[in-house]
Amino acid sequence: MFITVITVLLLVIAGYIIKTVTKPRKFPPGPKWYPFLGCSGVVQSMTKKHGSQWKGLSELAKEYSTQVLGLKLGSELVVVVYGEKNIRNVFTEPEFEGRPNSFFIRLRCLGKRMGITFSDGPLWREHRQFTVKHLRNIGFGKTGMGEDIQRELSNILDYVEKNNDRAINPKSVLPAAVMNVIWKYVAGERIKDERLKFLLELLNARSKAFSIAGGWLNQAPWCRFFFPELSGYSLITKMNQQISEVIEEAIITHKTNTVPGNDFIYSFLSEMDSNKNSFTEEQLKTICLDLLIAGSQTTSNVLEFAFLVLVRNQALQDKLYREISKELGNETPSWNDRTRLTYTSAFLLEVQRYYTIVPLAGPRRLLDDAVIDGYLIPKETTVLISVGDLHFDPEIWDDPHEFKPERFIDECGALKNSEHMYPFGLGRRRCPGDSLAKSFIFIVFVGVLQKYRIEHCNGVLPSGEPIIGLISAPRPYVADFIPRS
Ligand code: HEM
Repeated sequence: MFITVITVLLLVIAGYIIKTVTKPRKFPPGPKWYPFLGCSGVVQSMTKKHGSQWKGLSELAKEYSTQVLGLKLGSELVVVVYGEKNIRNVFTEPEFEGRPNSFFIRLRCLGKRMGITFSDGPLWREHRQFTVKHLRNIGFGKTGMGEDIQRELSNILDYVEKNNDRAINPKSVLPAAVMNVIWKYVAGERIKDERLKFLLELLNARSKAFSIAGGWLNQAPWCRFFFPELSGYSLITKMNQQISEVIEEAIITHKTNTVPGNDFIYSFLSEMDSNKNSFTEEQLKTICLDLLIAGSQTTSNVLEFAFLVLVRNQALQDKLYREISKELGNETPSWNDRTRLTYTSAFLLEVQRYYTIVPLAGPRRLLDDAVIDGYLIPKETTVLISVGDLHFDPEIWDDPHEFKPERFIDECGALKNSEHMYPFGLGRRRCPGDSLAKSFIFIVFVGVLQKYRIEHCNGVLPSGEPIIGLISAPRPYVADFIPRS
């Protein structure tokens, strides 16, 4: 009897193990799967070898000569898509609109899957629509937003003027400026300086510490009990607590009507009063969190890369300055000036191609079985979208590894917006903050260059190699800002 029980048990375990290492029919090619870990080991070692998860996966896709890479990370099926046709398909088809329901994501959303960025289905549709509509109603994405950005530009210029006797790290001023513009629409005011500084430090540490799939914390959530620091658990909980405090304070001041004007929190609270089920304070908090996390570092990193390119290439800086001073003189830049500043606009597009801020977009969760490039992908699979590789595809871009703003200018000297660029994604989950990001980048870049020449200091040329975590960032650098006479 005992032997029979043991034999049955062993057979069940063996059956289970065989099932976990067997790939589904017509699943995309990729590394071999091992019990419990899938191919996490290979992915981790490729990430280490190539410096980022995006590059590591890209090398694996080349090794298997595939445009759809099939993986299993722990118990999670993951595919990574490459090539414009597949990428457009995933961005736009409704079955790819889901978001994974993983431990890492619930943790990021203050415990439950809520907000916009990581929810899906009816909750996501209702709240994304509500947020986009109400932000627009209070001027987000409209002409008035340019004035808010110009005010931040003026703060940035004040900061540079006060500190330009020493080298400046652009990170010490840009992310806070973006956050202030976002927060003005969300909560009608600026975030207190000390609080903002601490928040930005945590956000920065977070984006360096995690890969898009959430790393060990996602694949083995129990590791947080043994390695709270190493797994990043302490970092995320500290960040959640800080951001929650900022948002809670704002909600309280809005409930007592002590903030003047109209803003997103007021719109949301008034919707809560009309007793709509999904309009809760927790949901409001998570949407505020989404906007702050998704908007601040992405936008400021583009600018930090843009200034870095200038520090490394003075001839290019001269060319840009000549265009700006000829077309604008001392006029404060506005978003409408982009058509006059063709070379500058082409330069900023090239920065966004060459240093793709979100090289692996997603993650998406497949809501139904689907076919990509002839492979069968089961429902619930996590899908990552390699926008970074598309931005370097030699079939689309001449000399993709060269930095060439000219690729965005046509034979008649007009700006050629490339339809092959997807820095903000595409389809119904496309970035809702692109209008703020684009105007902020343009206005601040032109406004700073108009007044300062940016040079490397102490004979040290900063590295042009990005650090790629959740998003791409330049290696920390400082530069001299020399006033133009
Ligand atoms: C250069 C700056 C930015 C870049 C490169 C960027 C990039 C992206 C990308 C690629 C996505 C789509 C992800 C997907 O398809 O799954 C996205 C989504 C999102 N972005 Fe941005 N973004 C930027 C700035 C902003 C700003 C300024 C805000 C807000 C004020 C913002 C808020 C969001 C939100 C809330 C989502 C989630 C949308 C959804 O899931 O429905 N982003 N962003």
